[in-house]
Amino acid sequence: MTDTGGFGTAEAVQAENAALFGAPGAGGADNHAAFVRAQAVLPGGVSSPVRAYGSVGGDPRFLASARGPYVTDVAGREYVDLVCSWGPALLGHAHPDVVAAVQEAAARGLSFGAPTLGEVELAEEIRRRVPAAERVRLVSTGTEATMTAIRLARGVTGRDVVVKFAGCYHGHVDALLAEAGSGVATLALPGSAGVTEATAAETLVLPYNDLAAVEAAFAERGSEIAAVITEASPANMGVVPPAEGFNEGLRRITAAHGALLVLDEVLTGFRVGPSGWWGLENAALRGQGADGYTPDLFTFGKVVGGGMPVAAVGGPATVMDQLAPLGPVYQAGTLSGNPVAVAAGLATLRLADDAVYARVDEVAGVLSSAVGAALDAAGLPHRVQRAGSLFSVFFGDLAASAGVRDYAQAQAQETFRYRAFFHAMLDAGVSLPPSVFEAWFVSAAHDDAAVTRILDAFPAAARAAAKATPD
Ligand SMILES: Cc1ncc(COP(=O)(O)O)c(C=O)c1O
Ligand SMILES: NCC(=O)CCC(=O)O
Repeated sequence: MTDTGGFGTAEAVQAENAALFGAPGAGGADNHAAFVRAQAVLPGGVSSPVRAYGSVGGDPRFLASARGPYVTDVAGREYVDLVCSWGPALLGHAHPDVVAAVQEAAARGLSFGAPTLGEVELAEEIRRRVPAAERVRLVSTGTEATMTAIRLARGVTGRDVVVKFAGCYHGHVDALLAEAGSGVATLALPGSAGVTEATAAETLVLPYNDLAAVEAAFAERGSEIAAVITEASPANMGVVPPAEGFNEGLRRITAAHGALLVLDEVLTGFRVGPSGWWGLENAALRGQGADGYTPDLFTFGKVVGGGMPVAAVGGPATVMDQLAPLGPVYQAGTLSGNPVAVAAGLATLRLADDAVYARVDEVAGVLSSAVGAALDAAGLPHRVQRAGSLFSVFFGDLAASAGVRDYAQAQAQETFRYRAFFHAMLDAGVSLPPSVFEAWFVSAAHDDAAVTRILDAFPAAARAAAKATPD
């Protein structure tokens, strides 16, 4: 495997890290002390619940720096990172060209509250990759993007009800937290307190990958449904790709009933391919002689900001022009299209060429096969599921059958095994997402040295998972 990350060799990265941040082990601070201090001022010691180690136990690692495929904690310990900031770090952490673009932008001013040409260039780059995003509204988080898409769908259709799928996560939008994946799944919550009954009543939650359930819901309430929102390829209940024809089926049903289809590519967009999951799926469909499908609205986040707060909604002009200032659907933001954040997103997308996507696919292929082989060798039933460069492991017999197709099956796995697996990997210097329901993220900076460290850690982690017992 070649080094396509733009960071130089692993030795060079480590030497540079040591020069910048001190030698590994020389951090001086201690994660436990940091966590105790944090809990006195941040609820749960974290600014976002998925960062807590609730389901795996122990102290979260407080990070001091990150570069290439590595993150370094406050104690100076370095880990190969398979979280990648939960998606944005497609090129690896602190890519020199992205950092330079941010520094240049920052030197020109942090925020203007006026339009900039950078926003135009970023929107043009999004549209170049996803032509159906004729118009793009820039926001700061994926949550804002899905919230805006839902409001727009309601404004355009004059209808109230939104359909979502169990196990899909679309950010912490009131209407979309019911049976949500990600942290809501990790904490085994049905949804969230604080969401009014009136709001919950306007959300229909259906089982994923079940077109018959969607047909039935539309047969009963079609005239009330404003939109169906779906993760383009779900990765917040573990990785559960759409069954063949599922997304196309949603397109057919929504179109027949005058509802909008919102394809949430916050996680998959510009990560699994240059045009996201939609691009991959449509290329495959066209290869089979089919027409492909196009949703009404796309939501983007994560990679589109390259590690800074940028997200976006995109769609046809006829729909998008219903947003203020042209139309009656209001949406706004002091920091929307922030010039420094936009510079990071633009630099990232411009660097995300075919070689980058080839590298993340290659690394995902090597790691997903190797983790499966290690679990086989340890005699532990499991299933590794993959969607492009995203993958995750489901533990236990049930998951090993025909594949995990929905949230009920994902929840039925032996989640307790992940705690042992996670900590064995962490002890070996590999940082995984601290929840079995999250995807594993790789970057183009994961060079052979980083990959070897991960491969070396799998056998012991698999044996630890095989020995684990329920709490
Ligand atoms: C599919 C999907 N949609 C939306 C979001 C929300 O994005 P954010 O955390 O930036 O609000 C996330 C992840 O967090 C996601 O994975
Ligand atoms: N896959 C889930 C996320 O990316 C969530 C990140 C967060 O809520 O901090």
